[in-house]
Order: sequence, then structure tokens, then C-alpha cells
Amino acid sequence: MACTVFYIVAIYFSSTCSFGVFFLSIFAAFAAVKSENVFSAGHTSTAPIAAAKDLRYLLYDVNPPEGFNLRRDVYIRMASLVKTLRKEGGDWVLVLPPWGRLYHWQSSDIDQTRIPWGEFFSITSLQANVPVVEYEEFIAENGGPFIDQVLVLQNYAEGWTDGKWEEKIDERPCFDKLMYSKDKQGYYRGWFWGYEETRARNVTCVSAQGHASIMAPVLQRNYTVTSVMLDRAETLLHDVYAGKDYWDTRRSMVFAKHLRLIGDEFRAKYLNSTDDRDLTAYREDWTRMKAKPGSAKGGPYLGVHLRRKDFIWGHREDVPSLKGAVKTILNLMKKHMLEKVFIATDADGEELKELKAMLPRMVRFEPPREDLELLKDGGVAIIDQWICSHARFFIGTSVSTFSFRIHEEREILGFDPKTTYNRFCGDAEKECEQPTHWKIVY
Ligand SMILES: C[C@@H]1O[C@H](OP(=O)(O)OP(=O)(O)OC[C@H]2O[C@@H](n3cnc4c(=O)[nH]c(N)nc43)[C@H](O)[C@@H]2O)[C@@H](O)[C@H](O)[C@@H]1O
Repeated sequence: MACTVFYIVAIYFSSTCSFGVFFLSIFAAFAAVKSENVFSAGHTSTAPIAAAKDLRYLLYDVNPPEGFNLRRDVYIRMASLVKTLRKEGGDWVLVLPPWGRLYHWQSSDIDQTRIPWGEFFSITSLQANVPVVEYEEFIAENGGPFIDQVLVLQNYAEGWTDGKWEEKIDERPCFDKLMYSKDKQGYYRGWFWGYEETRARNVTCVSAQGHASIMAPVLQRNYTVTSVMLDRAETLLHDVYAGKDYWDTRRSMVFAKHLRLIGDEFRAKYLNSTDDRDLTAYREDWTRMKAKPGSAKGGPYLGVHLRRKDFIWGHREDVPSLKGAVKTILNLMKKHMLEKVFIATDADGEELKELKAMLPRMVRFEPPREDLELLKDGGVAIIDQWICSHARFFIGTSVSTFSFRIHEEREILGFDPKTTYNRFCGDAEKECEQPTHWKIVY
């Protein structure tokens, strides 16, 4: 059948040929927006920065097994550190670590390394919060793929002293196996996001216990070179979790326009959801986006994030069985008089089959191969999040940062917290505490 060649599969409507026309138009929009985005990102972001004197670059990386949304959280901490460094008079720029080799991005045969941030986020929006450059811009500006100093962050081998937590930082011998090795020229080689030509001039281990800005004096006084990379940056805590600065950075993490467009078209076609009807208008300029709490109505569907894989392998108490999840979904649909349910999940093939059998009405965003190559697993995850963020009612998975980022997106859009901060309970969970409402601060 001719329509089988078309792109995204909505389970709910999978046999209708007219969808092909829709997907082709999406594809055209995707291509147009994307090329514009990449061009403007490269040109607007560098010019004023490259001209500055004594420019210093902060690079960072995160523990390899960590997922996409945890990494988004670490970005917020690093942006906060750069703001502190700049307040203290340093001309610092944050270098965006290319995406890739993430454990959860399991679509095989697709090259998912060296992905610039511009593929997933609006660089112009990030720039309006703190100066950032893509890694390849850094290489160009820096005159080559050399990082002057890598600081590998680690905890304190001895843990807390006298059971007391205090902020501290010291150069210490590395107590984990170092992921860097010296080459014949005396440079250090490491993963460096898949850029084999990148080398570090020096690598030092630092024990750090504290908030991100604990690094500021160290970077201003002890390591005065041009480029410093913090590896294992997740070791540092947020300066102020969910304060104004946190929210400014979080609001600036606007998804790339082509991904939002695909999500919007999908909502319109398969979920009867548009911004006008659902009161979810979005402003391109995040600094002017201040939706009144409770003003968003959301599309007429239930949004679900059902985290599986490594969340069930550990037999966690707070994660439901598929049967338990479906029971909750059906109850919520009835309660909120919603006929449609959109499901975002990382469930494997077997579980998906089971889920579809129990919930034949469910709608999913499942791009075929040729789209996946363009969007990549990260793009699909963002579109899943975007669609969940526009639902009339949302339920997520306990302690998943994937669900947390959806909470935040809904907070930005102006949803009533009662429709957002909900999670599945484990089948035998006794006290099923619901997620905390982190109120947006402007
Ligand atoms: C147990 C821990 O869980 C933490 O994950 P958690 O906070 O849920 O959230 P993330 O840090 O985003 O990692 C989970 C990854 O799994 C995929 N994934 C999960 N749910 C979905 C979904 O609904 N749709 C799509 N398209 N993809 C999904 C996606 O690649 C996502 O980045 C990890 O960061 C840690 O490394 C560790 O694995």
C-alpha cells in the first residue's frame, strides 16, 4: 500500500493514506526551519564573543551512563557557574558539549555522535541567558582542538567529615581509573565527544563537594589558562535549585523550532490539539513568555510518560507493571473525560506489543527509519516531551528526569499544577508520594 512509505506512524490512525501529504509538508517545514536555524546559530553567536579580549572557555562533560535529561540538568548548573564567573569580571563562555554515545539512544546504525546543540535547542534562546558556543566554534576560535586543562571532579574518598556536610574543594590524586591517557607528544587523549583530534594539555583530579559556583575562585585564581574542562560535572550541585536563575536558564532551553513544529503538527492531526484552542500560545522569545498559572487548557488527550527499561530491571517499587499502568490510564481518561491518550515510553518491542494489546486506542509518535535518521533518538525524545507538555492532564514516572523536564515545560506553558505533578504508583507501593511542585520564578 502506497501510504506505508510515509513517515510518522500514529497507531491510532495508521491506515489512512492522507497522512502522507501531512508528513511531506512537515518534512519541508523541517528542512526549511532547520537550515535557517543552523545558519543563524553559527553567525549570531560568535561575532561579539570572538572580538572580546581575554576570553575564557568553560567546557564540561558528564558521567557517560547519564541520560539526556539529566544532562540538561547539569547544563543548568554550568550556566549558573558561568554567570558567577562573569559577575566576578571574567569574560567566560560556556562551550556546549556535543551530544552522543548516550546509553539510552539505542537506535542502531544511526550515527549519533558529535551532535551539535543546535539540532535540539534554539541557540539564540540559550544565548539570551548566557554566552554559549558550539564545540566546533570553540575549535575554530581557539585555533585548534586543544583544551588547556581538564579537571576531573570526584567526591572525597573519605566522605563527609564527622558526618557533617561542608563545601570544600581540593586537588587530590585521582581515585577512579583515569579515562585519559598520555600520547607520545605528551598530550592527553580521551573521549572528547567523539572528536579524536581533541587533546588536553593537562589533566588534574579535584575533589569537590558543593554548589557549582564553588568552582569560581578556583577557575579565576588557580587555573588561569584559556580553556578549562570540568569532567564529571554532575558532581557539582545546583547553586539554587528552582530559584530565578535556575528558571531563567531552564526557560532559555527552548527546543529547536523544527522539533516543536513537528510536535505541533502531530498534535493537530492526531490529537485534535492546537495552541489557539488549548490556550498554549508560545513566544519565540522566552524572556517575554510569562503565562499565567492555570491559563493553559491543553489538548483533549491524556499525556503519559511511562519509563521502562533500566527503571524496571531494578524491580523498583515505585514503577508499575504494564497492567497497573493501563488501569491508571483508563481511570484517568474516564475521570477527565478524555478519549485519547498519547504515550511516550522507552518500552522495548515486547512490552510495546503488550501495551498496544491492552490499550489499542493509544497514540504514539513513531517515526520510520528515514525520519529517525534526521531526528535522531534525542529529537524523538524531545517531540515526545513536547506532545506530553501540551496534554490536558499529564502523568509521568517517579523520579525520572524525563518526566521532570515535562513538568517544567508545562509550568512554563501555564498549566494548573494539579494537571502536571502526577506520577504512576508501583502496584504494591504503600505510600505513593506525588512529585513536588516547583513553582516557576520570573
Ligand atoms: C536510572 C537512571 O535513569 C535516568 O533516566 P531518566 O531520569 O528517566 O531520564 P533521562 O536522563 O532522559 O534518560 C532516559 C533516556 O531514555 C530514553 N527515554 C526514556 N523515556 C522515553 C520516552 O518516553 N520517549 C523517548 N523517545 N525516549 C525515552 C531517552 O533517550 C532518555 O533520554 C538516566 O539519566 C540515568 O542515566 C539512569 O539510567
